[in-house]
Amino acid sequence: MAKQNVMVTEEMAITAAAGKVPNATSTHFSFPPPRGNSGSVNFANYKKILTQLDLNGSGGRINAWVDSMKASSPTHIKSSSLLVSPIAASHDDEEYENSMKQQPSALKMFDEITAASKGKQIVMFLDYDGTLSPIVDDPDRAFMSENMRSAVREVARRFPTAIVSGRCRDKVYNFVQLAELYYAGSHGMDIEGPAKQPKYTKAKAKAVLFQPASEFLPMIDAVYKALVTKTESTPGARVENNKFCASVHYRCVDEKKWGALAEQVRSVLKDYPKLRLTQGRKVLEIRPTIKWDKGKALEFLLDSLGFADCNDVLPIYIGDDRTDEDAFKVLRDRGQGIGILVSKFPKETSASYSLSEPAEVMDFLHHLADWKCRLSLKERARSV
Ligand SMILES: O=P(O)(O)OC[C@H]1O[C@H](O[C@H]2O[C@H](CO)[C@@H](O)[C@H](O)[C@H]2O)[C@H](O)[C@@H](O)[C@@H]1O
Repeated sequence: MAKQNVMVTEEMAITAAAGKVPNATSTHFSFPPPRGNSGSVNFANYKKILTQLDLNGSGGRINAWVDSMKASSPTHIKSSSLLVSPIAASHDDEEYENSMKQQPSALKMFDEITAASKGKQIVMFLDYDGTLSPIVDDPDRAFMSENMRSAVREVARRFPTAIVSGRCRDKVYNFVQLAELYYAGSHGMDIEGPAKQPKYTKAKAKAVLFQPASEFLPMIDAVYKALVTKTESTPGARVENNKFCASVHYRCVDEKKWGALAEQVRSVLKDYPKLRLTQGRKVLEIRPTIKWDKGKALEFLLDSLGFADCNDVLPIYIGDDRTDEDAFKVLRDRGQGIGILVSKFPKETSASYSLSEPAEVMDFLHHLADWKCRLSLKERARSV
């Protein structure tokens, strides 16, 4: 049988196996100031699940997949822990408080964030689902509001801005509909932009088109078709073709059927050793084994914007998903930039700040655009 590359948040699996905590403070990390590691909710759960996970063997693999599918749903864990006992509930609250100390609200710490940008060019990176649009059952109806669109537009008028999404680029462009942005679709494997000259610069924007996984197109197409056929018998399952990757959604699948669905996906993937599996929010993501992810896309875009090896740039990345952790980790390892996790629940993360939901993301974007506008006016008044 072909060897499978099944990955459940690679960094967590590796660090859990090594008995390390994934977001241990890096010695390279200079801003924001290092914070403690303790008290992140669910890490003990993750650790148990991940150390049990047999990545390549056959024993118990489907159960491990299902455990991991459950672990990827914070509401699931929270509600089940609340059912256990009042002690579990208060422990949950305590862990939430601790996590807020580690990833304080980006709105509350707005002054600290803008202070860090002194003398630096901010570059914005925004995930789409769960960050700019609320999570909904039907992936085709994950629309962003007109208010959110105008917040993104305002930010993009002032800073280079990119959307980095697991969706295929065309689909995410159709949702966002702003031509002045960079778009990195298929988890960064399809980068283009901007179609329209951004207002923040008079210089001609460099045309960018980068598709590091183009040789995988026929394979993704084939695996997409095989997954559609195989999962037809599972009510609620839905397969999405994201061009350089595919998604199997289980948000609308009865939890009792998650094991059967995992088995169906596994039986298709065993014939595709060059594909790997990652997880998002109630979604199994099938993607090429190439070393490319949202973190690499962030670095590629910074280079394209002329900020390779620069100290005078401050990337800000906002995202809600496990796949966004690759970008948070790049920022942490570079010791440069700010990761902001969007989550109502405490999660293990390499981000430095948090926002609870897309509505808070919108507030943050408005604040940032207003702040930059006031700063530019002040600078202009001073130079007159
Ligand atoms: O990187 P992202 O932009 O966050 O894309 C990740 C996946 O997002 C979408 O799925 C998620 O949102 C859906 C709509 O709210 C929701 O129904 C689903 O449960 C979520 O996982 C998208 O449909 C996937 O293709 C993306 O990979």
